[in-house]
Amino acid sequence: MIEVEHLDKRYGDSFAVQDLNLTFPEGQLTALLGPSGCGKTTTLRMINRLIEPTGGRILLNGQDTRSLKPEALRRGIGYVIQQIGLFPHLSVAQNVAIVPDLLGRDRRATAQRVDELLDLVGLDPAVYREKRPAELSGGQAQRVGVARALAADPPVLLMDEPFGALDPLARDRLQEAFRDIQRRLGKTVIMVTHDIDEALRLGDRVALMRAGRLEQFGTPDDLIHRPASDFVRDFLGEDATLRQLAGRPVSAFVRAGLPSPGAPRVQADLNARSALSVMLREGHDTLEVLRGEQVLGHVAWQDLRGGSGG
Ligand SMILES: Nc1ncnc2c1ncn2[C@@H]1O[C@H](COP(=O)(O)OP(=O)(O)OP(=O)(O)O)[C@@H](O)[C@H]1O
Repeated sequence: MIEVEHLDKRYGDSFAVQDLNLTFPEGQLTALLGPSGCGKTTTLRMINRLIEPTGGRILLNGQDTRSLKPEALRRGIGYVIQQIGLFPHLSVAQNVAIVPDLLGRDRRATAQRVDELLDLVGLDPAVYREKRPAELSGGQAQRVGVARALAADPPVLLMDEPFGALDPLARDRLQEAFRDIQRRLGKTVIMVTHDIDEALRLGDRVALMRAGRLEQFGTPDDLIHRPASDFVRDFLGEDATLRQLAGRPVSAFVRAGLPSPGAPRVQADLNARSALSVMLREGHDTLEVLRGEQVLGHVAWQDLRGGSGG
């Protein structure tokens, strides 16, 4: 469990984070959400002491993090950032194994764990183990980054916009895969995002920040249905329909029959909001929806904009 008490970070006269009080529950994913510059990244980086607080304290399982050596602290806390910084001259397997190797873990056990982790993030070890980072797509590299962060088996994982650089389809898939992994492994995850849908979809809890302070902390349901302030309502409520679409598969909107000629094809489990993005990007007002190879039917723009979906 991570507890943040009266946490401040001041730069000159201005506060990047001000009197933040928050408990990140164990084994859950908490999304740190808020507009640009509200202090999300600063908060995250104070937890692993990449940034030292000006005031207040952070407790990791009851222990003040200032009493731990930063290096020792960071070994127990995985860290995933958008530009994941894989070492270009090392293979995928070597990149994933960096921390276990550093810790002097048994080589054979590590090799086996690397394969398990690659499998877990959806990369076939036989295919990807020996590849170099330059041979990977952005999404694959992000997956390797997640596997690397999990390799040392840290109980806590800090993630800063980990899926930010991906296109909507790859992002959806990796988000789902990650959510699954997090639930299965029971990691405590703190994820910075400015993407409302990502926070609502992945977060067990959402901490919404504004100008360095905590505006609301609660479940996604709390924030949507019981907003603590007008700011929360406005921040989440710009387009309730889109928000709702993000949580539903496009298959919920399928009609029988043919789409317009040349319509892009999407898989049934794609979320409806991403389906809408595909329409916008490709300039089509219908999509053909498939499950595997099987055509289920089509969805039309008006159906998605209605947002009700059965
Ligand atoms: N090294 C620094 N020196 C001075 N001001 C800083 C420094 N780092 C951050 N800040 C300021 O602190 C505030 C919070 O920054 P932070 O990076 O935590 O925001 P954020 O919520 O993560 O934003 P974004 O979503 O844009 O990444 C911002 O106003 C920023 O300008």
